[in-house]
Amino acid sequence: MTADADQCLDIPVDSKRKVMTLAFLSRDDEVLLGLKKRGLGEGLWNGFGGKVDPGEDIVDAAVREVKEECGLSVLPEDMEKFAIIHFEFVDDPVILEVHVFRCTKFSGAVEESEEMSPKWFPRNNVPHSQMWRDDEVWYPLYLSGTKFRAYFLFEGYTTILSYIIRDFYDHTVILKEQKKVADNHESNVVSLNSS
Ligand SMILES: Nc1nc2c([nH]c(=O)n2[C@H]2C[C@H](O)[C@@H](COP(=O)(O)OP(=O)(O)OP(=O)(O)O)O2)c(=O)[nH]1
Repeated sequence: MTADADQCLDIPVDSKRKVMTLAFLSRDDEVLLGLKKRGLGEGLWNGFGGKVDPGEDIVDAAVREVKEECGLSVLPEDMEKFAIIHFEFVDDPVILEVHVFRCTKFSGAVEESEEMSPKWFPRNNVPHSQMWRDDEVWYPLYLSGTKFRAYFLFEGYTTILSYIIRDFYDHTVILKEQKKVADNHESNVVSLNSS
């Protein structure tokens, strides 16, 4: 596993990266979210996505996950990447690398799947109290069309210890917060303190 130039943060080459996709489909002033019925993020509203299979192209994985989870078809060229977010969890060596896409062109009919129960929400009024905690921090950037790279350090699945969000292209810091430092935690990601 290598940390390539596409990433914002200095993930050590020997860290365990799990690459995932997440896609937000929108029409007019609405965004399609799914209520996760099982697995990571169960009970939360989210975009559609999941693990990239070994050897699979990331965009192809994003297209596949959208189809599997909500029934809609998206062409690969209509998947617009707007963020790469790294998630680290205290006491877990695995770093999730989530490639986040927006799409406004898609076809087919919305269908419930075994994994997700889809529903359209007003883009400006999504249910943040029933979403991942970090989404509230970066969702305004999605709304404003700002592309970014981010790193979040979680303790458990609901407490954010620190985060940094950088411009996707020039890596300047857009938002940064260190709420508290876990006594015994040494982050695997070394660039949090350098801005
Ligand atoms: N919005 C948001 N999404 C997140 C966060 N953390 C996180 O893993 N996700 C996304 C990435 C993936 O799209 C999804 C988790 O994928 P998953 O474990 O269900 O993957 P999968 O569908 O391949 O799993 P499976 O069917 O093989 O069980 O949640 C987060 O903090 N915020």
